[in-house]
Amino acid sequence: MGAGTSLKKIEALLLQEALELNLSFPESRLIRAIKHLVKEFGNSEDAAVWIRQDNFTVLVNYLLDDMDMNQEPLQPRSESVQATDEHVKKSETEHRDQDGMARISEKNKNGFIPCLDNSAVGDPCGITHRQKDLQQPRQARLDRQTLRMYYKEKLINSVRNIENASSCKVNRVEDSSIRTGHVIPGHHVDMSITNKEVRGSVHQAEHLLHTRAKVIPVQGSGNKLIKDEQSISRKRVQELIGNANAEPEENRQWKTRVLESNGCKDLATAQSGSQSESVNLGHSSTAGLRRSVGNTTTQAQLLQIEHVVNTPGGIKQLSNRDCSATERPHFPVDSDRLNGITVSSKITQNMKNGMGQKAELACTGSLSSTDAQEACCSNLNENCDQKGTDDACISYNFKNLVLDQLEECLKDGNRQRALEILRSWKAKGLQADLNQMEDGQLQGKVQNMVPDIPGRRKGFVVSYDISRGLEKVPISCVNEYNSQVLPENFLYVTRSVIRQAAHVDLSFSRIGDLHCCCSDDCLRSSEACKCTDSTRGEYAYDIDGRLIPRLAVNFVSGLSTVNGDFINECCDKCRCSMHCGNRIVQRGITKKVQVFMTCKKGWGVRALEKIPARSFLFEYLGEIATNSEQFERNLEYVQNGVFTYVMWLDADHDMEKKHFKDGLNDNEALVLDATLYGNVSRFVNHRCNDPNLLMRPVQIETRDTHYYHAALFAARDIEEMEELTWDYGIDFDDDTHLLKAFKCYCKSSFCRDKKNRVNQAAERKGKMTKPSHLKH
Ligand SMILES: C[S@@+](CC[C@H](N)C(=O)[O-])C[C@H]1O[C@@H](n2cnc3c(N)ncnc32)[C@H](O)[C@@H]1O
Repeated sequence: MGAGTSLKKIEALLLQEALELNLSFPESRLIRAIKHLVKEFGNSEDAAVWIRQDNFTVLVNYLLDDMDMNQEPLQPRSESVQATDEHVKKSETEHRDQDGMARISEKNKNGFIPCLDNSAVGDPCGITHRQKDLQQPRQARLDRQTLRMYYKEKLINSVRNIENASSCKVNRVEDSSIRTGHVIPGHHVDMSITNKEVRGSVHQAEHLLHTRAKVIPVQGSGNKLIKDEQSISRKRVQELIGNANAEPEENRQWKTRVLESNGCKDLATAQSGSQSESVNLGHSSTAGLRRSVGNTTTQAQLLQIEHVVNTPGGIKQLSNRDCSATERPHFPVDSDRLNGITVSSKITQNMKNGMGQKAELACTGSLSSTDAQEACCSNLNENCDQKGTDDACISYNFKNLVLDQLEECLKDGNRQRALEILRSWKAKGLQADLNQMEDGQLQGKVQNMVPDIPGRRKGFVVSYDISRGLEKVPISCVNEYNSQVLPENFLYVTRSVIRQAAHVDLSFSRIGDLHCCCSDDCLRSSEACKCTDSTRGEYAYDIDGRLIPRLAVNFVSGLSTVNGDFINECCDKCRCSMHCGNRIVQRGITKKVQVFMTCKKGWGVRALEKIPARSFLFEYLGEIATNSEQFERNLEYVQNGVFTYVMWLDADHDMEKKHFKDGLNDNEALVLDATLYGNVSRFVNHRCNDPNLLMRPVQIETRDTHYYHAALFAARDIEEMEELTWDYGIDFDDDTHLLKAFKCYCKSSFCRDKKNRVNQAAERKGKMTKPSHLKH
């Protein structure tokens, strides 16, 4: 066997292993390591045997560990941090020499074993086993700093590749997104892949296909098309690797086009089946990257593939639309590509990589506030209340995650990986089970183990965007608690719906002369415009688009949550532009939030990013009805005994008194009912007195106080993963109300529900004490 061939074989093997572990990373470092390894063993067969065993995992863990532990925000390339292959080589040599440990040049069978920090990798087994097997183990200490810079460089380049891509928009690229080959849903990305990275590209391609994107390599690979999820088997990837390797070096340039889930594409000019159309598959239409497809069949194939996306409901035909920044994905995408990477998905990701420590960090270390820690804990763990302490809660979560991982491995028949997980997690409470499991009857044992945990977490993604693309940011919905999905009779809307008798006049005629004459942005004009009349001559929002502090006060005096000044936003009749700083609520949702299943309150909403105090979140939308109209409905709701989504607008007692001298009768007073029509706000749960959201009345189309937009703003800084709550203003002592108050589980120290106060005090005193590792 020629040296070249054997090397390729090892590389293929390596990639196959990587695929099995579902990992993606810049692999050239690994390839170099393998080259060293072949040198060490003197022949590729022995090297291959070595890789086949646990050592590959050890290498991967090392590399991932290095990348993950040193996560830093991606920065533009700086000359000082350029680490080239030469750097890495040099560094390795230096370190080996310094330590006097490994002499790679020696032709013996000692193998190339990177020195691993056992505590960081979490699985020392692989190393020790191999060390025993090899005659005389030696360790080569790699310079982590250099490696880190090297990988960072790689990531920055990948970002640049994506950003440089033709007319496509990439709104955010996480470093981990790149590592796992994931790009952002809702946009399409052209990725250019150099000849050097050709194997990596195939690898990445597989990941992208997993996330229901499609990849079409067009250069150097002729008509090799990866058609759909099914066809991209490992064998196929290997085949492609083989083909790529067989091609002359200069042809090894692939252009990979990723069509994201909404099928955005710049194929506007191409018609299926027609001849000689140009298909823009490159950075620019000029640099020879625009490929003319003369062959009808090939083009038809290309187009057909571009038009089709796999959805859970089957294959769907996509329209031939252009990609625009406002387009949202219509079809589900992979779970860890939800609005940013959530803490729980970070944990899952780390668990996948066998990085227990990192997973634990994601849960405990990355969240600073107690609320956020609690949120993370309770959101991930349905059983936390029963378990008693956060400690138990966390280990319970991890146990569940381990079991999830094991199940996955067993499903895939990846016994090797299952064993690995068990080994690396034996310190996390699986010791007893592990002792029984290493004897080969793994599958049955694991399955037996699963029911040992009552009601174990089975997280799943209910929807990747409950707004069906109507919102600017997708609103995902996850259930980590039970198997419930969203009610089918609820329709997501971005405007309230007016019911028959509710005479809400949204016409301009009633605005009178209250429109402004500012140009472009009112906030930047020298004088406050007419629209500030209702807010005492000052704009309600600051230059960052947040409520001014005076208006960001939570009015939960008595039972009215909406009080104080009405905010008048500029409207269509105003001269300013849509970018005007006095148009916040009308521009819609911009913050990333997620609907999730809580332990005891049904669905709730949580933040997926830090939200600064006074920022606008969303408005409460629903059917606008009169009090009389609503009465019948309320009777139904009472009968069904389900959640209620009714909010009183000017029917509110205090509002009535304040704005209408004679009060309003039931045929005039308005309510917002979000039972059948609503937006994400309908899932926001109640918290007595100290919620993190506050509501303000905002007028946009009409200055009539009869109807207003009930806008929710952050009452204080909100942490990532913290549940969003507002005070419904419920009087828990009022037994006369038709809609009976629910038993409150808000856990606020100021809970108004008497029944709960006693229990909660006891809970705070006893069970729910903070574990020491969470104390600052
Ligand atoms: C506007 S909905 C909120 C979303 C709701 N959890 C769901 O699953 O759709 C209001 C209902 O949620 C429940 N809820 C809200 N806050 C609660 C709390 N603090 N304690 C208990 N239940 C609550 C009550 O059943 C209430 O009627």
